[in-house]
Parts: sequence; C-alpha cells; structure tokens
Amino acid sequence: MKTNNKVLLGMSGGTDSSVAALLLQDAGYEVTGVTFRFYEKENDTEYLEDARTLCGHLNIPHITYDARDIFRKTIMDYFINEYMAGHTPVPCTLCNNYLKWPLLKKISDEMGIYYFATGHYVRRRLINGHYHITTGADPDKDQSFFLWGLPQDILQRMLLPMGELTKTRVRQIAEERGFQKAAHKRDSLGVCFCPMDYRTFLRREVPEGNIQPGKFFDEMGDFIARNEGYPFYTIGQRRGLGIDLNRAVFVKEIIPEENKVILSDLKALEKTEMRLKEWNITNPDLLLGREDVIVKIRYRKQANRCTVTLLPDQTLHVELHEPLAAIAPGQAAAFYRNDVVLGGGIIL
Ligand SMILES: Nc1ncnc2c1ncn2[C@@H]1O[C@H](COP(=O)(O)OP(=O)(O)OP(=O)(O)O)[C@@H](O)[C@H]1O
Repeated sequence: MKTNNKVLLGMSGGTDSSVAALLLQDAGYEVTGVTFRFYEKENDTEYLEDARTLCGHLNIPHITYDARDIFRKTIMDYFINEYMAGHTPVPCTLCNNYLKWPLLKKISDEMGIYYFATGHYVRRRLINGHYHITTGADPDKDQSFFLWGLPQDILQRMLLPMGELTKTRVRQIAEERGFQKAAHKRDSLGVCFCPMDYRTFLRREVPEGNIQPGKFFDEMGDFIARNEGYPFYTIGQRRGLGIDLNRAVFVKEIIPEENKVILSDLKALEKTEMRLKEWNITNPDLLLGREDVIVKIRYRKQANRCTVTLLPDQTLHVELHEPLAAIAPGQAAAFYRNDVVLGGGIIL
C-alpha cells in the first residue's frame, strides 16, 4: 500500500490512547479511532462511550469493531485450556500477536489508511533494513516484552506516539489539553478479563467436576499432601500451596494426566536450556548463534544471557549461559540486545 498521512488508532478510551490521538493530530496525521470490543465485564460498555466522546472532542471519526467472539475463542478459551494442560498462558502477548495488531492492519487496509498506532510504551528502530521494537523511554511502563511477535508488514506501518514519554508526562498532557477524565483514569491492571487471581476465574469458568482435588509429591515420588487440583498451581509457585513444611518448596512440575504436582527446593527448578514454538525472529542474522543475546521470560526482574539456534524440527533451542529457575511451558520468552527486541516464542 502507498503511504499517506492517515492513521488508524486503537482507542481503548483510556489515558494513553487519548493522548496518542492528540499527539498524532498535532503531528499532522488524519486520525481515525477504532475501539475493539474484546471483553466487557458485566456488559459494561462505558469504555465505548468514553472512546466515542474523546473522538468527538478531537473531531475525528470513531468506529467500533466487535471482536468478542474471536477474543473468547483465541484468548479466553486458550487461557483456560492452557491451565487445564498444566501450562502458564500469556494472553496479552497472544492478543497483541494474533488480534490487536493484525486487526489494526486489516481494518487499515480496508479503509485505505497506511499507518496504525496504539498507546503502547515502546519505540521502533530500523536496523539493517529490518524494523525492530525497542523499549519505551519510561522503564516503569515499557511494554516491549509483549510485542516480540509482530511481522515486518506490521512493524513498518506502526506509529508509537507514547514511546518517548513517561506516564507522568502523558497524564500531564491529558490534563493540560482538557481531557480530565482520561487524565485521571486508572492504569489497567494485569489481564483485562481476569484482573483477579486466575484461580477465581478458573473456578467460575470451568464446569464443575472438571477440576478434581489432586496430590503434591516430592521429587522422590513420596506423597506430601492433598491439593485443590493441578490447574490451580504454576511452575515456580511458592506461596499459597496450603502446606506447612519446615523448608521452602516450589512447584517444579505439573502432571495433568495424574493430577500430580511435584514440589522441590528452588535449586531443582533451575534449567540451562529450553525450546520455543510459535516463534518470531525479526532478523536471524542478529539473533541466531550470537553470544550477546538476552532472554526474558518474565516482564520484570529477570534477564539471562543465552545462545539461540534453530533445530531441524523448526523449534528454537535456547541455551542459557547461567541457570534459570521456574521456566514454565506456555510462557513467552523474548530476546533482546540492549534495548532492541530481536524476537521471541512460546516455551514448550
Ligand atoms: N479495546 C481496545 N480497542 C482498541 N485499542 C485498544 C483496546 N485496548 C487497548 N488498545 C490499544 O492498545 C494499547 C495498549 O493497551 P493496554 O491495555 O496495554 O494499555 P492501557 O494502559 O489500557 O492503555 P490506555 O491507557 O490507552 O487504555 C492502548 O493504548 C490502545 O492503543
């Protein structure tokens, strides 16, 4: 598609996308706002009204796109199924990879709009002919960890007006420009459809009887205690096991077929390799076989050096230079060099 000065902005009705709209307009773009209906808690559609009102104030067109069915199938059902398989799901990463950004591109294509944008706190850089996501300027808000899965045809058309800003500055801008409600909206916390403990969500969503009480065992196969059923535990979990031993124990392994959860000390959770499926690499030359790559499997407080190779079965092998504890199947791993996201995948 030929470039033009039009941009489709994902408008959640919150602070970031509101300020993103203002900044894109200031920069001379012709902005259209789109609000995806992904999930509506107790049918609350106030966010739709907020987004519509904001677009009205900015004098820009606003459209809504009903993605509730596809969100239910690809994100919420996946989330439940992953826990039922003994895995730890990453719904926000998958929503970005498979829904939010592909939908922005699809609708832009249909409307003849070249650019698309969000209020994500990330930046983008062209390196050796390939676009890469880089970390946002606000270290507390950086969302690069969730965007390793985007292909070039999306990366090349994205605009990221929040990338250079801090959240504090963004709230100030909203206030200065008279967007009081947006300025004082609370940040969204965690997974949109499951802001509470995921166990409460599973109890509500999984039909009665599908989760049966199970058992904790130690690494030697000795019974420790009964538990509430394997889906209620995640690899690396220490708190909330409901047992009182005279030593610290962690969830090491989950065996759904036998409804067993294996507990051990932290050291036994360490691994020096992992494999990834559903991976994306921005530029193989910058990642594969290189010694200076960092892998993150958690949003914060973890960064390990690694070497990544492609295996004949088309999975990625990640050799960790130092052991890493609590690697859970289903989680995402994102690769970095300094501030640059090089790709990522889902842990097998
Ligand atoms: N329902 C939605 N419809 C359209 N775009 C959305 C929607 N939800 C999120 N986005 C886009 O994705 C960006 C990141 O979403 P995320 O939920 O991580 O941030 P947020 O803190 O809720 O952002 P905001 O302050 O704009 O609500 C948003 O800034 C927005 O551009």
